[in-house]
Amino acid sequence: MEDLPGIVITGASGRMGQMLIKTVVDSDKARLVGVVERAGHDWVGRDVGEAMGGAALGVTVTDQPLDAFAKAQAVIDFTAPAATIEFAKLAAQARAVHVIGTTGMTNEDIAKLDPCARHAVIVRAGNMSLGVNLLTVLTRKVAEALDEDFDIEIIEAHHHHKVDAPSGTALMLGEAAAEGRGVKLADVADRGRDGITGARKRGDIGFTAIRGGDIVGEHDVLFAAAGERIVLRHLATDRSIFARGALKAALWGQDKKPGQYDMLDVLGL
Ligand SMILES: NC(=O)C1=CN([C@@H]2O[C@H](COP(=O)(O)OP(=O)(O)OC[C@H]3O[C@@H](n4cnc5c(N)ncnc54)[C@H](O)[C@@H]3O)[C@@H](O)[C@H]2O)C=CC1
Ligand SMILES: O=C(O)C1=N[C@H](C(=O)O)C[C@H](O)C1
Repeated sequence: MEDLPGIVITGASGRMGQMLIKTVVDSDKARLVGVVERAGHDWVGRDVGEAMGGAALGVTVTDQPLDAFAKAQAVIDFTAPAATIEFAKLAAQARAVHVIGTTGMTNEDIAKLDPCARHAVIVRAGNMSLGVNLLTVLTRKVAEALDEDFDIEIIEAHHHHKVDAPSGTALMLGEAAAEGRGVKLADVADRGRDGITGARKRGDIGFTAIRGGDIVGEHDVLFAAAGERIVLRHLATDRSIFARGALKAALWGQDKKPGQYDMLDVLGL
C-alpha cells in the first residue's frame, strides 16, 4: 500500500472534488495522501471522510497546498483558473504530476503553465472521459470528410451551477472540427449570437450553451447541410467518468518526462 502513488485532491468539497476522493479511496492502484480546500472553507482542519458525511479516512483537509503536494506523486485539480495556476507552480516545485480538469482558462492562463511543465508532467483536458475524447477523434474525421456545405454547430448543456461557457468540452470539440477543416478555431468560432446577427457565415463553427437543473454534461456536434444532418452526441450521466479518467492520467504520468500532455496521449487515441 505504501508504495502506491500518493494522490492529492484539490477543491475537496466540490462536485468533482468529492467524486475524485471516492474514486481514489476505492482504487487499488493509488492512495489518498492529501486534500486541499481554499483558506476559510469550513472543511479545513476536518477529516475529509467525516466532512463528506461518512467514516473517517485519516486525511485532514488543509489550506496549505505545498505541504500536501510535497508528500504526493500526483495532484488532481478540478477547481478554478486562478487556483489552478497557483497549483501548477507548487506541483512543479514538488515535482508531482499535475492533472488539470479545470475549465474556463484563458489563453493567458494556459501560457502560465509553460514554465511549470519544464519541471513536471501536466495532463490537461476539458473533459477526461473516454467517450468524449473518442468523440473528438470522430469529430475531426467527419469534419475532414465534409466541406463547408455542412455548417458545424456545437451544442452543450450543463447544470445551473456551471460558471464558464462554452464548456471546455465544447471547445475541445470545436478545436477538433477546426483541425479537420484545416482552419484555426479562433478565426471561425461564433460564440455569442444575439439580436440581428446577419446570416450565418459559411465556414463558421457555432457554439450554443444551455444551463439548467442537474445536467451532468451533454454535447452534440451538428453537421447541417441542405437536405441532411449528421449529429455526433455524448451524454454524461455520472461524474465518475471524469474522475476515473483523471486518476488514469495521474498514474499514466508517473513515468513520463516533464511536459504538457492531454487525454489523447493518456488514452492512446
Ligand atoms: N475536465 C473534466 O473532465 C471536467 C472538468 N470540470 C471542471 O472542473 C471544475 C470544477 O467543477 P465542479 O467540481 O463542478 O465545481 P465546484 O464549484 O463544485 O468545485 C470547485 C471547488 O474548488 C474549490 N476551490 C476554489 N478555489 C480554490 C483554491 N484556491 N484552493 C482550493 N480549493 C479551491 C472550491 O472551494 C470548490 O470546492 C470546473 O472548471 C469544471 O468545468 C468538471 C467536470 C469534468
Ligand atoms: O462543469 C462541469 O460540470 C463540466 N465541465 C467540463 C466542461 O466544461 O466541459 C466537463 C463536463 O462536461 C462537466
